Amino acid sequence: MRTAYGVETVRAAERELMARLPEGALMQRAAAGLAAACADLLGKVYGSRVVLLVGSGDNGGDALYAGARLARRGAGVTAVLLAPERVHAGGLAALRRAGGRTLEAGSAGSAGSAGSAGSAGSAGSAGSAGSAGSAGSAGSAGSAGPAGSAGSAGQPGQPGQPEQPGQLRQAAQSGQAGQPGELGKPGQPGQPGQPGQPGQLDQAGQAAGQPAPAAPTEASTAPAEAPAEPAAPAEAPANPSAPAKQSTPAATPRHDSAATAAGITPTEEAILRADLVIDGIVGIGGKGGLRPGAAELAGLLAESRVPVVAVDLPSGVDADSGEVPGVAVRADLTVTFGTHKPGLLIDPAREYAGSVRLVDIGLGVVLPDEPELEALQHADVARLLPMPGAESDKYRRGVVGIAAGSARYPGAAVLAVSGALRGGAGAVRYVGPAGGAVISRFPETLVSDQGPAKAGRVQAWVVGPGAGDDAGTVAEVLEADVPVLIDADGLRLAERDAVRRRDAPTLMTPHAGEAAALLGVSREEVEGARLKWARELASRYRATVLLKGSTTLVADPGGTAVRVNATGTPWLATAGSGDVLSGLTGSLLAAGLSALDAGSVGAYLHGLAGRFAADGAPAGAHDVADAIPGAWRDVRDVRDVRDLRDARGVRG
Ligand SMILES: NC(=O)C1=CN([C@@H]2O[C@H](COP(=O)(O)OP(=O)(O)OC[C@H]3O[C@@H](n4cnc5c(N)ncnc54)[C@H](OP(=O)(O)O)[C@@H]3O)[C@@H](O)[C@H]2O)[C@@H](O)CC1
Ligand SMILES: [K+]
Repeated sequence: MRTAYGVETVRAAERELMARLPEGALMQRAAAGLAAACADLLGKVYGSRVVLLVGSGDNGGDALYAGARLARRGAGVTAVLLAPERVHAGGLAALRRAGGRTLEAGSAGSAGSAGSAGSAGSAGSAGSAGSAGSAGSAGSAGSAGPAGSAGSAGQPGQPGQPEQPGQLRQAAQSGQAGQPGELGKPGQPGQPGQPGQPGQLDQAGQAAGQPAPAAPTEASTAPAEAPAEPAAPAEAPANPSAPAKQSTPAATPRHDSAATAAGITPTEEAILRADLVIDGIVGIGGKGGLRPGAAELAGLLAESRVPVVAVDLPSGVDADSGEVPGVAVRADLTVTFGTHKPGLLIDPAREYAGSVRLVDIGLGVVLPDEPELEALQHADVARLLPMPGAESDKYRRGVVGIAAGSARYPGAAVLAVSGALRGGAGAVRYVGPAGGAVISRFPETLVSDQGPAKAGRVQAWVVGPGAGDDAGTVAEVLEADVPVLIDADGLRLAERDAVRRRDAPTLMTPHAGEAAALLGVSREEVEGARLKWARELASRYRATVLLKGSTTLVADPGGTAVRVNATGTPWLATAGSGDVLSGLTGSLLAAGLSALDAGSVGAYLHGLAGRFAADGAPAGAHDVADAIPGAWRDVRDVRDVRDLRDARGVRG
């Protein structure tokens, strides 16, 4: 199970843990994990160019300490300080000791002052880096590394270097063909889904619901306790590719560079030439969308297409809700500390995070048992799948009733039944006017043209897909003393009070548009704040709500942990796909799962089936239904391995 905790909970846990540890230990653990993730992404640290965007809080501190670690491994590191007077002092000192340089972001947006601000900024840091003691390499090579890359206007380019994407990038390159690292090359600027990036494996694993692979790696790379930040070793020049003729940045007037002549500020220049940008503008302390200076940098990042690693969260997204209230950084990889935050798992913020890598900083021991958000993984789903025992018959396995379809929409009935037959119930009973269509496609269905009350025993009902205006059937189903799933037209036709007074569980499965109509708000509002509205709908109807979307949420009434499902694929946005989900999930209800479990397992299998059915090409809803058994097998394979390990007494 992947879990996420909100900001207040994280802060309380951090306070408790910090009280037991030496000062700064948590930040060092975070920075070590962050640096390791960046190193993985870079492939080759030595000689790479890394830019840190540093805000005034501890998020910036993480970036600075990680930058120091990368600088000590030979990267040329430039820190762009958004609020130099409030920057994390320890982190800044560590970076300078390691030979990193600094720029003031204030000059980023004002090209006019670029020359002086740039040279002042880099001169200042070069001075301190040089004075840090490791004169030979840290002082000159260390700071000359990044400055050399920024100031190497006359440096011969690499023949055959393809053009950089984006106008700004081209402008930056105009004075120097440069040596963008592999990640900065067009076509492979660290976009999610590109091969060869470590985050991607996580993303794939996440998509398929595999357990997060990253934590142990970082745990092992993180030093046990707050390590010292030694000065850059004399034998480790920060940028071996900087030509010998390069002087310190102070001696290289920035306004002489062709890039500056092209109207580019030192900050822009550094970013556009970077192999990697680390976004330490703001983390869990963020409020609202990014402020103007930071927002400009976010825009520049998007335009530059330089790979971006976000520290803890992409700056500008809301950690608790997944909302993106204004401008935010779009990251290729987010390295988050201690626990996932809800915003990393819920759209729209999730999209800004790229792949997510969790760094274990020891928070687990002090976090409460109940998270704010849970995401099932293969093994969790495998444990919840209803499996027939030796003594099972069709009634013991559960009978699901499908009250769906109409003369106008017979297909909805067929598709709901197709999902229900793959959901684990022992039998599917169909009630409604589309019996002929259903039986001709699925002869195993028990068909009745009587109303739901007279259809015979069922353990759960699905009502609503393709129901048209048949409010009577919806009302009749809601009177039944068994779990009921309400979908599609049924959502519009169900009386709120009739739902609220039910004793047996009710599961409502709207998409954002349907939820918006029930809540009296716009679809955009629901899509922008999915967690809030899923909870609100659950509370208003006193029902479990499965809010469909790119990240499907399942919320019980009463404010307990919400489940999020991320197995879905945009290919699932196809007519009839929701009907399959309702049948599948209703079948899981009939087989005895709670509304929360049925909803989250149904969404998980449906998403996986959608991926299998589409496999990169369009697929119809019936293809998704046909792929459900494959999704079960895929999930159960994991359990089989676990069973084997359990049998052998292997832990973990
Ligand atoms: N605690 C720990 O043990 C550990 C914490 N860790 C790290 O600390 C991070 C939390 O640090 P934090 O609390 O200092 O807050 P942080 O996210 O840096 O932001 C505060 C600053 O941002 C500013 N700001 C606010 N909104 C803004 C906006 N919209 N646009 C622009 N700026 C905005 C705000 O400005 P102000 O409102 O004060 O003017 C303030 O200066 C956490 O995410 C993790 O990375 C790890 O090291 C692990 C151990
Ligand atoms: K950040």
